[in-house]
Amino acid sequence: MTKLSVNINKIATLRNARGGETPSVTEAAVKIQEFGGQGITIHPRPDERHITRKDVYDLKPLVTTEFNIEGNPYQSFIDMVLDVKPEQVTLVPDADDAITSNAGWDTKKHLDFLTEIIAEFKNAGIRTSVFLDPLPELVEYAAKAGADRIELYTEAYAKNYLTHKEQAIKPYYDTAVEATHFGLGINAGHDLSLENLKYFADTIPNLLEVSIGHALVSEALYMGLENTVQAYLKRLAKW
Ligand SMILES: CC(=O)[C@@H](O)[C@H](O)COP(=O)(O)O
Ligand SMILES: NCC(=O)COP(=O)(O)O
Repeated sequence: MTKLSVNINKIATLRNARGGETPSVTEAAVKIQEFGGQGITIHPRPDERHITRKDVYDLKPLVTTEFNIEGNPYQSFIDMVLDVKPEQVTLVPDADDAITSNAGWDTKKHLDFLTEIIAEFKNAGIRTSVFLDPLPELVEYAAKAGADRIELYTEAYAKNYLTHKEQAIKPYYDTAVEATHFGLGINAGHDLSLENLKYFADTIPNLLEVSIGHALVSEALYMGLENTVQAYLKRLAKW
């Protein structure tokens, strides 16, 4: 079964546009879980452009499914995650000035760094996932670093899905096979949508979790949040 973790960054983007509490990030998390969401993902960035430090702490007691915190492991991020103790942390090597996440880790180059940081999270009982481009040769080093899972960075798949989906998914399939070989769990995310999710989930073996935010919140403008979450769950259902 592939779990749906809903990324609520964009709810915070909308809230921050007016500086108040509407829409409420915590209420959205509670509702999403009532509607069937199996996890809540957030990506607190250093500039707090959407999710703030306060949101992270406010959300912790309200996330009764799986709490997944993504981010670049700066010391302040590491300290916060160790304090909050979510079920999962996803390490993402994003530049501060990037508009969104735009690359996975070079796990070979950053092996020592990742090994040290992953050990800290694992000692605290936090499952650790490493954001990865679909490059099978990097999987071995994610495993060497001690990661529990990889998160496949699906932007390229999403971009090419409409024109040549078989070609677009091939490197993801190959990377997933390699991850299974090394005993790593597989997550995926970035630009997954109602349109492109089913083919991805049906094709990638052992896909444990997808985290989806931008498209889901955009689709919810027309369909409503409950219908949208339900529609995603249907795309992930195997029957
Ligand atoms: C890690 C990742 O893939 C991202 O999709 C991220 O969580 C989205 O971040 P923004 O909402 O800041 O674009
Ligand atoms: N890890 C990916 C994620 O949380 C959501 O990415 P997106 O759907 O907002 O592109």
